Amino acid sequence: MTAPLSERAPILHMREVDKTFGGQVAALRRMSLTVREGDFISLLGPSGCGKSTALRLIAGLMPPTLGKIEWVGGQGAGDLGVVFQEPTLMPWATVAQNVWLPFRLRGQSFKSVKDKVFEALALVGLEKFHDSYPRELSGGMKMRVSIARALVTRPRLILMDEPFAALDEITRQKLNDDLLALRAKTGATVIFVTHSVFESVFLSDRILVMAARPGRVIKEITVDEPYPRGLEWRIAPQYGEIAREASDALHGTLHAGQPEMAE
Ligand SMILES: Nc1ncnc2c1ncn2[C@@H]1O[C@H](COP(=O)(O)OP(=O)(O)OP(=O)(O)O)[C@@H](O)[C@H]1O
Repeated sequence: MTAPLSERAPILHMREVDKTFGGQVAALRRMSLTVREGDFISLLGPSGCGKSTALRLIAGLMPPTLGKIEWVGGQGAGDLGVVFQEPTLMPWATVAQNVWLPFRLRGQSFKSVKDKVFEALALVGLEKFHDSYPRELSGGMKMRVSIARALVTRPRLILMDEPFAALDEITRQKLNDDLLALRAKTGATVIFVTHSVFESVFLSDRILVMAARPGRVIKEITVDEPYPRGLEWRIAPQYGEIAREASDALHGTLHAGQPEMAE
């Protein structure tokens, strides 16, 4: 069971973060967020509202223009796993070798971490495919490998950038179920980018609804539904109500404001 929101230890603070590109494009404006251990946070919004920019800032791939991103425990405490929309597997390497990659980059031999690699593969139900190559797998299976690779080092935070957007609806729902099961087993903390209202309500305990031009958070919705969640949650009246609330907020954003340049 995940602890109630207020009792979880913070791991990351974004404080009044702005990101402007080329002095002109206000990709993100005044974003503040505290990420706590065990959170499942969705960033929900239309194209161009700064969702990927927020992830790239958290990953330290670029600095904010204004504001601060602070890891509790200091910089260097930001141990991350990342899952992209494309599974980005190495085609010439087996499934197990792909999952080994984060360790390999740290100079750790396959033999020394083999148990961890197989444990991660078991978590996504792919132990039997450890010797297969990516071309032999379905789209959903490739995404599972990508998820196993992101969690194999048990990072403090997993960033997922529209991981299921390219999959068919049935595979997507199955992976949503599996992601929650996996999170229950590992206690992973996740920030999940999506365009899908339903996906965000199903998965998250917090949804940040974002708007574009300038990219910003316009509403935070707490999804006060305990985990585990399954089919009952998908058809619960409260699920529909929260989806409606998120849709209304999103709909408002699509009609709000004209393109804006940074000051
Ligand atoms: N490197 C960059 N240089 C200039 N502008 C950028 C750069 N990266 C992002 N932008 C702009 O910043 C804004 C936010 O982009 P971002 O990719 O974060 O949005 P998003 O919400 O993730 O969109 P999508 O859902 O389409 O992926 C957009 O207007 C985008 O064109």
